[in-house]
Formats: sequence, structure tokens, C-alpha cells
Amino acid sequence: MPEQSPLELAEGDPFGPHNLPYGVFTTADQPERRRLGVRVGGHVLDAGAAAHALGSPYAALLDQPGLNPLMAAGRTAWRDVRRALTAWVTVPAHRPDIEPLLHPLGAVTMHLPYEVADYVDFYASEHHATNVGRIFRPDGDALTPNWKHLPIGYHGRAGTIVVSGTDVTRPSGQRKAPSDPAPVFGPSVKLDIEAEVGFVVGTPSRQGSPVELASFRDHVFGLSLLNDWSARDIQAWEYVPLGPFLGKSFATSVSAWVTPLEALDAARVAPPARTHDLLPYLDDADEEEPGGFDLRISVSLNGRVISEPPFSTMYWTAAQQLAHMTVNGASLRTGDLFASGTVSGGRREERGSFLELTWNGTEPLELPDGKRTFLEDGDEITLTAWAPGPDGTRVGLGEVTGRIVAG
Ligand SMILES: O=C(O)/C=C/C(=O)CC(=O)CC(=O)O
Ligand SMILES: [Ca+2]
Ligand SMILES: [Mg+2]
Repeated sequence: MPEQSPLELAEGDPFGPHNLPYGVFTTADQPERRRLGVRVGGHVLDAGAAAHALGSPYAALLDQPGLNPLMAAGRTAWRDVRRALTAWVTVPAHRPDIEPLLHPLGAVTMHLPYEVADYVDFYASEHHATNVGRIFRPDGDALTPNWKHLPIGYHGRAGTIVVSGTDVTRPSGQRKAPSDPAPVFGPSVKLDIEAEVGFVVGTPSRQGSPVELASFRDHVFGLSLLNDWSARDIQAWEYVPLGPFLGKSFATSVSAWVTPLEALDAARVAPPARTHDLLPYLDDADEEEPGGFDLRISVSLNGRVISEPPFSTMYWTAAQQLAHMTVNGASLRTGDLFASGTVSGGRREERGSFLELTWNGTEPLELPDGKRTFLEDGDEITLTAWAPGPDGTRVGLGEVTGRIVAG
């Protein structure tokens, strides 16, 4: 019997031709040569080599060590390249050219797929913000007065974003519990995760020109799963009044795969009903396209699912976040990454952080190997997700994984 082609995928494969996420890989025989790849089932297609083999006009965009040139090329190029890739992996006549350029995922090393420019992190889940407000500020209102009027965010540290699979060293820092007489220094004892989705900018914008809600698709290339590792003890002491700093800047993990927005057309949903009138630049009531995404996230600790945060519950949309972060005229650069904020649903088993899952350590998770409050050295956290695709298919978003090592 002839060997089955890697292009003949099982029915319902979440990495079929309806998905085609981008990544950057190296092979063992050429560990220094980073190449742009596209995931097809359990393989990665060497996109540059495929473009050359087929005489494609997109070879200059695809024969690259990273995604930046394609991201900068703009929406029409994104659509055309995706059409070409779809044909390359589906038209039988291309098989003899394409098949030799497919590498099994187990035989490649994945890298950060683009150079991160600026990094911004939002705070867009009403459930998360309410929980964190109750925990950190028990004497005040859970939501701050501005929360329903603008998507709150802060600028993070672009240079410490790492690709899935990278170990995370437990950070040290200052902490001071309210009952402590003075601050102490040492390894964080409240190391946590935040299950998030990161949106990456392709097309830049000019300084002084805000990006409107309706221009979201012209600028945003795609999205990835993201874990915003957070040291809650460092954060709780340092954040007043300027916000998160060292408690969140030591490492942020992203998936090796960037899913193009076009692959998620069937996953667009309306965000939750707005409870407050919005200023015109944020008012999405009359937008043609619903601003939410129906992404079903799953969080695992050492291989066991501990939470399933639903992204569809996010109050602020990525388009509103983009409009807000540019409304003052701040420009966008190719590679700017903005994260959604922790995704938490309304139920306990939908919370996207240990802070919330264990109520700041006061209600430990009961796991087969004992009670758990925050992360221990050796723990491995994996986020996965899928979204509805066309015709009842699923779009896999890959995974972001990281293991805690002692500091
Ligand atoms: O309310 C606070 O003091 C801060 C809460 C956070 O941890 C902010 C954050 O990282 C935003 C998010 O991921 O939703
Ligand atoms: Ca965060
Ligand atoms: Mg972080």
C-alpha cells in the first residue's frame, strides 16, 4: 500500500486547510536557519521553499527567517498569500512539489515567529476585573469607576516575550503583606498565570492618526494564545499608583503559531451587552462585524485541565482596545502585540488565574496530588484553544506551554 500523504488529513483535523497558522522553525540539520512555516495537520510546510518550487510571486515575502515582512505587507497581501497557500496544500497537482517540503512537527524546533515591537496588556474581562478588585481592594468597589468607559491597559516589556516551551525562572522581588512590618526580598511565593489571547499588528499607522474600530482588520494580522506569568506578591506591593511593573515583566509566553484573522471568520460573535453608553470612538453598536471571538480556552497544570475560560465573555473587544490605544495619536509598528487581559468566565472553573481559582490562596484547588494555591517549581502550565471554523470544523489555536524552574 502506498504511504499516506501528510496532506491527507483526518476528517475534522483542527489544523486543516481552513486554518493554516504561521510559525517559524528550524530543523536539526540546519539549526541556525530560521524559516517561515505553515502548519498543516501534524506537519509544518517550509513556505519559502514551497513558493520557490511553485514559482510564486510571494517567494520574497515567504522565504524569510520571520513573519515581519509578510505582516508589514498589508491586508491584501495577507489574503492573497493565504489563498495561494490554500491551493498549494489542497490542489492534487501540487503534491509532488509540496510533500517533500513538509516536516513532521516532532522533528522541528519552533521559535518566536516575529520580532515583538511594543507590548500592551489589557484588563478586559469583567469577571476577572471584578474578582481581582474584590481580592486586591476589598474595601472599595470591585470595578473602578473608569472600567466600563475605557479598556484599561498598561505597557509591558516586549523584550521578555518568549515562545511556548521556554522555561520560566521564578522571579525574585520585594513583597510586603499588609501585616508585615517591612518589605522583604526573595523568590515570589505567589507565582501565577494569566490565560490570555494576544493580537499582533501587521500594518503600521502614522503617529497622529488614530485607528478606528472599523479599521481593525486592516492592521491586525492574527492572534495567538498568551500566558502573562504574574508574581502576585510582587504585584500587590508595587502596583500603587502606576500599575503592574516587575510582577509581570519577567516573562510572557506566546504560542509558536499565529492564526490569521481570516481563519476565524466563523468564530466572530457579539460581545456581552454593554451596560454603559460609550464615547463614539469606542461605540461598536453599529459595527458591521461583531467584535468578539468565540475561542474556547483550556488551562492545564501538569497535564490536568483545571479551567476552561471562554473568550466570548470578554467585555472589551480587540478592535476597541486597538482604537483606544491609538486614540491619542500613538502610532502602531509592525510586531506590536496587545494582549486581551486575563480571560475569566462567570463560573469558578472558568477562571483564568490561580489568584481567582484559589481566591488568593485562601481556597486551594483540590488536586489528586494534594492542595494547590500558586505555582511550584517544576509545574508545567499549558493553554490550548479552539474556535468554530467554517462548515462545522474546528480551528486549532495550538498551545502555549511553560515550566517553572527555581530562581
Ligand atoms: O486590578 C489590578 O490591580 C491588576 C490586575 C491585574 O493583574 C492586571 C492584568 O494583568 C490585566 C489582565 O490580565 O486582565
Ligand atoms: Ca495580564
Ligand atoms: Mg507578563
